[in-house]
Amino acid sequence: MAPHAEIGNGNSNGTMNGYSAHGSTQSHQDLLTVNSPNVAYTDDHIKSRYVYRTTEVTKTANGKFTASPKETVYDFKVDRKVPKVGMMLVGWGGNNGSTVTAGIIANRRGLVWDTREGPRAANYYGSVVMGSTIKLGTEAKTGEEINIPFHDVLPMVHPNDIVIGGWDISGMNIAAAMDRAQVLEPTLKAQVYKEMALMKPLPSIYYPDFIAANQEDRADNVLPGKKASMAHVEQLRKDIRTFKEQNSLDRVIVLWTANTERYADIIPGVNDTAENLLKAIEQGHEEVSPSTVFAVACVLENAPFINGSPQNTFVPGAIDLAEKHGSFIGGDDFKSGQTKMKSALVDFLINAGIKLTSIASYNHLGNNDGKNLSSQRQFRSKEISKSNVVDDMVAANTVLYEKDEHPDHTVVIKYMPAVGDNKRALDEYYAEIFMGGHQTISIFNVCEDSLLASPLIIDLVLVAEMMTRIQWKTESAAEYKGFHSVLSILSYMLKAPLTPPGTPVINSLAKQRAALTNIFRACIGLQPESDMTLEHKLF
Ligand SMILES: NC(=O)c1ccc[n+]([C@@H]2O[C@H](COP(=O)([O-])OP(=O)(O)OC[C@H]3O[C@@H](n4cnc5c(N)ncnc54)[C@H](O)[C@@H]3O)[C@@H](O)[C@H]2O)c1
Ligand SMILES: O=P([O-])([O-])O[C@@H]1[C@@H](O)[C@H](O)[C@@H](O)[C@H](O)[C@@H]1O
Repeated sequence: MAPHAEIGNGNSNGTMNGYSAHGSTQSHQDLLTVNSPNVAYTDDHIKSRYVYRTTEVTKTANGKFTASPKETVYDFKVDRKVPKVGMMLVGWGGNNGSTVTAGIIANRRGLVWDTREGPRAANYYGSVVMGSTIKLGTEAKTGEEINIPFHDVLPMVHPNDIVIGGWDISGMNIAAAMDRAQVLEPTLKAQVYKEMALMKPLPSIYYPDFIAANQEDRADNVLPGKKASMAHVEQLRKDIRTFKEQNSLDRVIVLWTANTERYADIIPGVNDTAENLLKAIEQGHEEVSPSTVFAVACVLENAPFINGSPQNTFVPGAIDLAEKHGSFIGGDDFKSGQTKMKSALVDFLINAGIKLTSIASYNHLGNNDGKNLSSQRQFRSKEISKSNVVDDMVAANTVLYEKDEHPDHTVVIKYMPAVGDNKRALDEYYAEIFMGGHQTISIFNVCEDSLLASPLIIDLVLVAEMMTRIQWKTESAAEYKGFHSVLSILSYMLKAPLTPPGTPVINSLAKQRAALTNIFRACIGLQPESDMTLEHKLF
């Protein structure tokens, strides 16, 4: 076991010594070879030429539509070399941070632990990358549907190889934080405790006005200064560089899984442009949040930054800065349980022609997240992200809904310490059906919140890292370039998907997953799977 590297203890090098049996030099070609004149493999890259087919619609004056098929040819280039990746969590000592850390250690070591229901083995259930498959095609002779693990479509990092570090305003080591979280079985905790006790979060920035006052008693591991400063930006940048150097990493991804902050006011001249935001930080403007300071530090350090919470971290100035630096950002708010169910159910109901007229979403939970959300301003951030998730699906169905008509929708969150991390979500979906009838769907959904969110943290990091190794160009262009700085491809894992300015927000879970899988397919020259199965209909 490599000696524990001391960098303000913000790293787990002594315990998560990087590569394991999964040492990621496995050639992508060993798992899947695309046999096409439009796909070429070299030792370093997969290059593909992809015909992107869309339908351009024009609406005539008399309200009729003309649809014109359109083709755009893109060249994609994927770097096949799987890098050594570090994940730095902001809020590492929280329920999600400590749980995902224990989960990766348990998987890396192949742990099995005893429970009342018998032995349980480490797994990555709930991760779309590690736990799901995609339809590759049909078997040449039999026509049988062939599905492959999502992780095998492109040369992705294996989560077992991720080096973990991060920050927390609570100085508790990650093993003690795991105990505080009360998420995992004692028989599992006992097997990872020693390793995790060596992990100590780096001190972080703490601006009390942005999170609930009831969080103050945790804040014993903070950097000097209670409002934004360039000193904070530079310290966080230094932390990232040190973590990267100490662990010989090729790439660091930073992910916010710290408390939900209140929304920041968008103020012209303060956070509306990159230049103004940097100036506001220099001047210590009180409307710049810790999460935005982290975002700025990561953009300047070219470390992808993902926001797993609902606050508006990415003020216009932060997006502008990311675009100017070609750095990746993504968010907001993990879509883990109640809302994930909602985005699938609403998609089903409305696309079945059933007129959803009201959604009542109530939940109570007893973890520290719930405690923080018991404060109105922090709850408001969550209420927004949990409420807007149906907008696109409603707007798309002009048969059921008039313009600007939408279902009643209420979101309630209550803090009930007794239930801990095992959130109770109670939902009622009320809809109009044929000939004046009604359908009422009531759901009682116990979401073990951190066990649902942790695989999403892994997916967000793996996909964001993959996107740093994908470039594109049009057929005529000389140079390849990266995707837009705002990684809307991450939408499937998020409640309030951040998209490039002026582009639509898609919340439908099925569309989000299709976008993710089809972009990955395009990178190896494969068309989207249409599910038409004409081969089984036209004969
Ligand atoms: N299912 C889920 O758990 C889920 C789903 C969606 C979103 N989220 C969001 O994820 C976040 C984390 O959830 P959790 O259950 O782990 O919460 P948690 O309260 O257990 O953990 C948050 C951690 O962040 C730390 N923290 C607060 N401010 C910080 C700062 N400025 N810098 C560094 N650390 C800071 C806290 O000390 C705490 O350890 C919350 O914002 C929550 O709303 C969680
Ligand atoms: O993802 P989801 O289950 O819809 O939403 C969850 C909320 O129900 C819960 O109250 C909150 O504490 C979690 O952070 C998460 O946002």
